[in-house]
Amino acid sequence: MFIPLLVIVFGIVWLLSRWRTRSRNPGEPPLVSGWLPYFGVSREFATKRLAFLQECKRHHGNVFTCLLSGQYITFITDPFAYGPASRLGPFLDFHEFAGKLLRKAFAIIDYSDPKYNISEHELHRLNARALQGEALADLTKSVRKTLQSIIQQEIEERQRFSNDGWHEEGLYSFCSRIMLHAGFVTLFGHNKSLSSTTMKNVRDDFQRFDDAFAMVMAGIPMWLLRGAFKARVALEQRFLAENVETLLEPSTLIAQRIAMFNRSNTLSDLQKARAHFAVLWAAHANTLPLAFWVLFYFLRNPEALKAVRAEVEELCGADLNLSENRIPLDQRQLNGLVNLSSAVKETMRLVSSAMHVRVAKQNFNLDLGSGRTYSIRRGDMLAMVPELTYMDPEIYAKPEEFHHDRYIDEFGKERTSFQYRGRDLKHFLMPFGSGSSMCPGRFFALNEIRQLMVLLLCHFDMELVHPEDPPPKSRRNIGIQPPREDVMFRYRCKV
Ligand code: HEM
Repeated sequence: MFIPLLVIVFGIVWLLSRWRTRSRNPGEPPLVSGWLPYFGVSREFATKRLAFLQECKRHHGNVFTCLLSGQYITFITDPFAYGPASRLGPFLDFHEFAGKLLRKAFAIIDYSDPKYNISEHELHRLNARALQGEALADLTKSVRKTLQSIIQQEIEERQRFSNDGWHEEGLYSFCSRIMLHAGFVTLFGHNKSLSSTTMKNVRDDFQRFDDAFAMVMAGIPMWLLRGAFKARVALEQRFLAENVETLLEPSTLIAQRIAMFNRSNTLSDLQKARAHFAVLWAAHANTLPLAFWVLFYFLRNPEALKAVRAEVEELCGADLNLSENRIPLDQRQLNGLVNLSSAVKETMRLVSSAMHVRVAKQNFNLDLGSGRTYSIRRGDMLAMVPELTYMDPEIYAKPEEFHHDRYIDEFGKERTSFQYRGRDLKHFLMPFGSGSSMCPGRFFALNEIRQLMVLLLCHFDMELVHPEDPPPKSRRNIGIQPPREDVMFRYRCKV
């Protein structure tokens, strides 16, 4: 009786372990499928992602495939392979992965369906054209003006309410309040309806939605996340044509997207609104936390603050009244702030955790220029994890520390390569993705952040309430992560 029972139990366990797992074929990367059927090594990946991937790399080399919740993902961990991997366009699809995510999170339609008369390719080109080149100069000018006027309002409010001049607030709340307002007005335009109460509601809904984003990515249906779902519905309403099309002076990006959507007879008003909300999210989900972290690391590192203050003061002079024409904070001036630019990059290195994921459109041989090729199966995913590079002490000495000048070379110029294993490494920092799907808003984002820092340094004295506390933990594991809890800081207007 006992032996047949044992055989049955072992049989079930064996069958379960074969279900949705596969064996490694000749030429394929080493397979890490764990012992749990279907889930594979999801638990290890979710709980200690970096340590787990570093361990896999030590055991299996630079390329290996993991089973994660039913999906096979091949990880590419050699930083010299990121260049060749970004050029695998014919074999890989970014949009399938991103499109599925957009449909899950924003309930956006599938643009590749011809009935909508919207070409995904055209939309992609529009994004790049309207956020870069000549359009970038206009956007930079416009966001500078908006930031300046929001900060001016802040100054007036503080002067009205504070006795000793100092005002205490959460740093994330402060940065996100200013940045979301400035970004919203710059991209979508302005009118009297955008009061500070309206902007506060937008920010609260945005935050509720964004907090749930990692769960949506992990496969939890949006309708189960009640708070986030309601927040999305509230935000969609704000982007209906009757609201968004009455805003004055929208950016070229939004004006051209509206024109493109209005060409389609089949796209509903709600669908258009959802697409606008998706842009608001793309433009702020990383930018708000980045603004927080940059300011946080400045306030915690007096040496960095001193160096950046010095170059900002050199640019602005003793007179801190940054009237628009005198100090435009345009591309040339912002690029000249080498300490600030380097500190922003250093912050991104420490806090960015974006994985670059693509789907294999067909079976193909992955050639990463190392002399070895790997067979990849159609439907599998490929992922680059630049975070492994960021935390590699062979590339970045003392990688866990903040060094504001890491990205400045010996001539005081922007550093363009790092040494790794005796060779020049070009792909040492990739917070904006890679290849043709790289973030089209990256130049604008960097300009916005640098302008915000210059304006804050010019207008306020600032300090952390508890500067000796360790950095707060982050809330999620995608992109640039906001802090789990806000950090208190105090600021007062300069006289
Ligand atoms: C610190 C700020 C930002 C970071 C770190 C960031 C990062 C990214 C990343 C990683 C992607 C996906 C690229 C890939 O996987 O290859 C992306 C896509 C995108 N980003 Fe950003 N982004 C930032 C700011 C912005 C801003 C300010 C805008 C717009 C004003 C923007 C607009 C977009 C759009 C439209 C896409 C989708 C591109 C497409 O598929 O056509 N981003 N971003």
